[in-house]
Amino acid sequence: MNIRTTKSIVLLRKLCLYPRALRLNNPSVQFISTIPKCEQLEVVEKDHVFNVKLNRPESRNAFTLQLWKELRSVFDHLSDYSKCRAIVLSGNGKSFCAGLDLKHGLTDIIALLNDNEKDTARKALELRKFIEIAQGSYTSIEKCRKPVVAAIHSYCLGAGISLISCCDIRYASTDAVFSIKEVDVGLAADVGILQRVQKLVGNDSLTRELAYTGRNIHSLDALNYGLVSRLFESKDDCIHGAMSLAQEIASKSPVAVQGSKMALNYARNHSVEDSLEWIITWNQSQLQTEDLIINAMAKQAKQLPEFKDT
Ligand SMILES: CC/C=C\C=C\CC(=O)SCCNC(=O)CCNC(=O)[C@H](O)C(C)(C)COP(=O)(O)OP(=O)(O)OC[C@H]1O[C@@H](n2cnc3c(N)ncnc32)[C@H](O)[C@@H]1OP(=O)(O)O
Repeated sequence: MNIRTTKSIVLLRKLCLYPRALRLNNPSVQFISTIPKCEQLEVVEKDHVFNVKLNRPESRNAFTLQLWKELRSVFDHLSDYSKCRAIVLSGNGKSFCAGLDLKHGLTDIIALLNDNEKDTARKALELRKFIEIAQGSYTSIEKCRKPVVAAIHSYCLGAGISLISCCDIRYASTDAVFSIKEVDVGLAADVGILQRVQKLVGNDSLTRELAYTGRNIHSLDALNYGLVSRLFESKDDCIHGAMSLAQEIASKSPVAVQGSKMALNYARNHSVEDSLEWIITWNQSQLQTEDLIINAMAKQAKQLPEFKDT
């Protein structure tokens, strides 16, 4: 064993023995606690719950390339950040999300299509990268290990529906209006609505009707359709309701909650047989958690259980 390897082992041992609080203050591992810097998102924390807010109110939170990239970096971070146990996704300003930014988003695409330096194949590859970034951004919400509750108010259009389709739970205020609007812009939706929505709501016929017409769906219809699971009188009530739900989720065993999300995600796209096999493999390790004992002891003592972060 050379000197460098010995040094690395000593360093590793020190890191493992280091108290966690100290590790968080150590600049070399500080990334664990730092939310990525964002201009088009605002992120606030309260008691293990993170509220991620779309923050382009002057454009009704329409999506730009930058917003897609910021969303991805925040959700990738929160997925791994042990202090985070549940997330609320909401929108600042008058509307939750007006879909693709028709000024900046579209002008970028049009500039690319008009670029005479590039042949058709190269333009297609550039467009492919663009769509992949948008898809990957939303998929990071679905893959995030922590449950995400969307709190939707006013307009939620086009890419906004792709966004909420990746969330675990959707709440809305009674003023909410939804539309699979892509058909009115002249494109087949490509960032998740058509792949996810009918699986969420279990109504293929109505999904097709809405996708082919771009018709508005008002909050009560969205509730009946199964797109949202609860309605609130106002935006503030909706965010409050979503935060309370997230806080309730955050009080449960993180091992149990995260395992449940992973299992439900897997089951949506696999057979019952495969999914049962999957949960055996998952739980053969996760059933060894101390959270089972903590829960049982708290019940016996008639106290609320307190769980460690994951
Ligand atoms: C690779 C492709 C990936 C994804 C593709 C997704 C496709 C889609 O998302 S399709 C949906 C596209 N979105 C729309 O068609 C919505 C357009 N906006 C509206 O219809 C309305 O603005 C509204 C959302 C119904 C809100 O109305 P209101 O509250 O009355 O506000 P306005 O005065 O209309 O708007 C205020 C301000 O915001 C700007 N804005 C609104 N939406 C967008 C948008 N999608 N893109 C860019 N900017 C938007 C609007 O222009 C106003 O700006 P001012 O500078 O103040 O004029």
